[in-house]
Amino acid sequence: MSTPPVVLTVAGTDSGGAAGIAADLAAIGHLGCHGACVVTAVTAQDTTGVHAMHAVPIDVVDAQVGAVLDDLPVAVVKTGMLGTPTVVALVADRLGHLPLVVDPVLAATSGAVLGDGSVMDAYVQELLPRALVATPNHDEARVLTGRDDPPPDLAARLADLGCAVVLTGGPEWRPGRRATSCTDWVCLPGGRPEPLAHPAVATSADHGTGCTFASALAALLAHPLAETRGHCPHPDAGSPPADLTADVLVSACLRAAAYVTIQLTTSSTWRLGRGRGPVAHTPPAQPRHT
Ligand SMILES: Nc1ncnc2c1ncn2[C@@H]1O[C@H](COP(=O)(O)OP(=O)(O)O)[C@@H](O)[C@H]1O
Ligand SMILES: Cc1ncc(COP(=O)(O)O)c(N)n1
Repeated sequence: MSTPPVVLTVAGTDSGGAAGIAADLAAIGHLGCHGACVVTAVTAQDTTGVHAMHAVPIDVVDAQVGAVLDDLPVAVVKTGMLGTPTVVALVADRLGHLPLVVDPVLAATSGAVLGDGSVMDAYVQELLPRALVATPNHDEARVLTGRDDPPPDLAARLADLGCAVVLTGGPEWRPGRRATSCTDWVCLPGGRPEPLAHPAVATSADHGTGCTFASALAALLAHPLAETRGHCPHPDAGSPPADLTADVLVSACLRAAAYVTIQLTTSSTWRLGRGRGPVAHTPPAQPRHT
């Protein structure tokens, strides 16, 4: 195997191994990339909820970023739980010159708050305008825009901030409703929102799904982006991210959703935990994503 592209995840830990860094590194590795990680927060979490949180001191977050940037040719940065507006600002400042896939994590599947109003403001003002792609779910898109519009309108409004948007999920497949498909909405800045539908898996083991999808998308974008930018060990700070065409984004979204569907199908028969179980982080059963 030739040298893989590097995807850096900047996110929190989940002691239950479902969401956050655990999900990110599994998806990144399964999709042929090397995963580096910067830990922003430690959570005591399981399938039933978040029981405690500790924000990693900002100088330690900064030191982790410095160590990775000094040594590895990062092709794409994926962000998950950042936790505080200071960390959001640090990511914008230190990593904003790289292609950023921002999953604007504000809450856990269990409902626990992982980012308050000040984090939300920092996303809107500092990070989303510098992102290549944002992957909010429907609830996050409503909070970020302050509106209760249909998903395509929310996706277009967020894309006006300057990043491509993949608005995931939607009310039609929420737990308790029997939908057979999921629709994500993709919108590039200045473009029209387009629906991307794929089959829904009937499962309650979906903790970590959003992290897995965003990381899969980052890994699948890293392959074409690393080819464009080359494996330069120290990409120029300040150089703009490579252009992202609608074709490249849509293809990566479809393959990321196919990967998530395979993993959700695998874990749908598992019995792990007393709450919403983890999406599978075992190697994918079918190589359909490659
Ligand atoms: N039950 C499901 N079956 C198939 N795909 C799903 C299912 N639930 C979520 N997805 C897909 O997983 C990705 C992440 O979506 P979502 O669940 O909205 O993230 P989050 O965990 O942030 O709420 C999207 O592509 C969505 O369509
Ligand atoms: C550390 C961490 N990061 C992200 C999430 C969101 O994941 P999900 O929406 O699947 O609960 C989480 N629960 N914990």
